[in-house]
Amino acid sequence: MRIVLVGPPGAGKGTQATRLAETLHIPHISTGDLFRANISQQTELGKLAKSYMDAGNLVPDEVTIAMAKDRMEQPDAEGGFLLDGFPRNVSQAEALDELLETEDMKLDAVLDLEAPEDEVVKRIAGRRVCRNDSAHVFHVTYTPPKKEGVCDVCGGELYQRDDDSEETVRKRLEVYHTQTEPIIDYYKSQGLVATIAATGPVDEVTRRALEALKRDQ
Ligand SMILES: Nc1ncnc2c1ncn2[C@@H]1O[C@H](COP(=O)(O)OP(=O)(O)O)[C@@H](O)[C@H]1O
Repeated sequence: MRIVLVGPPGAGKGTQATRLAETLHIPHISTGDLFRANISQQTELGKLAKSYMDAGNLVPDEVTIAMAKDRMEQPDAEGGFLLDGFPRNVSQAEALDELLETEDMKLDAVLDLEAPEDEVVKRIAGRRVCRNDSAHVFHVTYTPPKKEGVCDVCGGELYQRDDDSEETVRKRLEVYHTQTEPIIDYYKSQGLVATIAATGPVDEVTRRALEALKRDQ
């Protein structure tokens, strides 16, 4: 299956993507994680991406599309993939369509995770992520780790992402509304969108997403 996950920052894309990818046996491709890996390895791409990310803006299309394309062309993605954070505007969606067309492939579904704005701001403000693995995510009040600052899963150090400050979150939400939301209409016109309520227990959200994917088949 080839799936795209969209939704505002804090909707739980990363959490759900990890779970869905595992269940469906497809790689989870997160452009945010790919940029963060480049930042920690101090590559040229990482240096460029960081300045945009810290301000809550999108990294320019040219480098983002090239990076996503490169990842989708890896052998493990031949049979399908779950895209998390890509595409994030209409020109990226068009580039993805072109790429898929040249390979004679198409998307199976676009899952739109919906959560109220005040809820996503609260989730992000308290979010703490493990330095070893971005799939190990905690929240200082909702899902606190047993020991403050330490990952329950692997003992790694928990940190707050540079772009999770309240000011940057507001900017990311604005960018989401103006640049990313239009891709939902773009995909609606292709009949691909399933809207998933992203509130309530994490398991429940995963169940809703899997249900929606079954209906689409
Ligand atoms: N497809 C993309 N196009 C441009 N920038 C991106 C893209 N994916 C990720 N980024 C950059 O990485 C940042 C963090 O993205 P991500 O980890 O997906 O977090 P979230 O979905 O919580 O905002 C974005 O604010 C943006 O700067």
